[in-house]
Amino acid sequence: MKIFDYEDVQLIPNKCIVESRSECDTSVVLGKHTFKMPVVPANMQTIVDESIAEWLASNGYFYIMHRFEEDKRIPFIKEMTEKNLISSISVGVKQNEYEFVEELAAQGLIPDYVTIDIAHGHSNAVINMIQHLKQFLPDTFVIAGNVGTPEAVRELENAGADATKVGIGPGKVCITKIKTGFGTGGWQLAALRRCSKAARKPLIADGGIRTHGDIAKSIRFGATMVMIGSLFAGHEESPGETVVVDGVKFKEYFGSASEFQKGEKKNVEGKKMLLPYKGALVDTLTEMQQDLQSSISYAGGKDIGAIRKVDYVIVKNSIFNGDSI
Ligand SMILES: NC(=O)C1=CN([C@@H]2O[C@H](COP(=O)(O)OP(=O)(O)OC[C@H]3O[C@@H](n4cnc5c(N)ncnc54)[C@H](OP(=O)(O)O)[C@@H]3O)[C@@H](O)[C@H]2O)C=CC1
Ligand SMILES: Nc1nc2c(ncn2[C@@H]2O[C@H](COP(=O)(O)O)[C@@H](O)[C@H]2O)c(=O)[nH]1
Repeated sequence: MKIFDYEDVQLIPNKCIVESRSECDTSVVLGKHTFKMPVVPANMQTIVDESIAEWLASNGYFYIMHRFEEDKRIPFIKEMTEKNLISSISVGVKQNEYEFVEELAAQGLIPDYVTIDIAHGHSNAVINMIQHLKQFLPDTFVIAGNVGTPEAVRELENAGADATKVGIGPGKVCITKIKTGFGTGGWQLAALRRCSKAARKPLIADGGIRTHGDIAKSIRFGATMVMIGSLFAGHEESPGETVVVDGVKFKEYFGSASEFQKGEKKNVEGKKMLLPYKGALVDTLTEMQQDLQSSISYAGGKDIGAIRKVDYVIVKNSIFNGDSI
């Protein structure tokens, strides 16, 4: 098995066929909808809230609302539906979540996307929830995760998942790898490649994206969509608290399995960190899209599909040539 991660790989350019990078189309189809970019901010409480979700949906981006304020989900779906915007929420797997799904069906509230957001997605808990969602909300696109193996991808797809999210432990605020010894941290890109060999439905690569070039690499190794936390944290709009240290502005970013999220020190697998203030979210999204257009041009194509076919080399940690990210 070839093992590598984002910083170990460089994609090999092909002859350019566009006159300007602006000709390159970064759009992607997931389920019944087309989105501007194959990128989705992580469904975490310091990354997305209702107003960011609404802005993203209004501007053609995919989003997944987090599941940590359970009572807000029904009003949120109603509001998005009234505004004719895509509704995309998260659920867990505890008993109350089964009742929540039944309540949505009873009220005729059909989210466009539901993501099952669990640390260890290769489990009967997730398989049962996929089946429950498909029974009560058959028109909803179900994303299930997280997993790190081809066996898990196959099993969740067979249970009815429409897409699978890959990534156990590569996240910036993740301590799963340290606390448990398990995961895809350090080899997320290779794990994605292994999973893509088994997948018959879209994969979402989740965690470990540190540069915009990592998005193109994820697509090359099998992702349809890329979930990103840390690069989206720290913006003006980000829900994390603003903290000023020695006159310099920072924003909080914490893990969904951190003590800060859970409110207790039990099965903690996440930490909190401060990230430098980054300004407006729209500026990051614009730069990300321009960089992805550039990636497409280097791939020798006009759309995302071109990136999937490029050759690559493994350069073992040398791409930064001594520079830091
Ligand atoms: N992508 C990643 O690498 C990771 C992401 N996370 C994020 O943290 C949040 C909390 O996740 P999670 O703890 O799953 O959610 P929950 O706290 O909602 O737990 C879901 C259920 O699964 C059980 N459970 C959780 N982990 C395991 C496990 N390893 N083995 C068996 N049962 C388990 C829990 O029981 P009990 O608590 O009693 O065990 C609970 O019944 C999510 O948002 C998740 O995405 C967390 C860790 C890794
Ligand atoms: N092990 C943990 N993983 C977590 C936790 N909270 C979120 N996550 C995962 O990280 C990604 C974001 O990664 P990033 O590298 O882009 O910052 C997120 O989508 C989750 O899958 C956690 O507490 N522990």
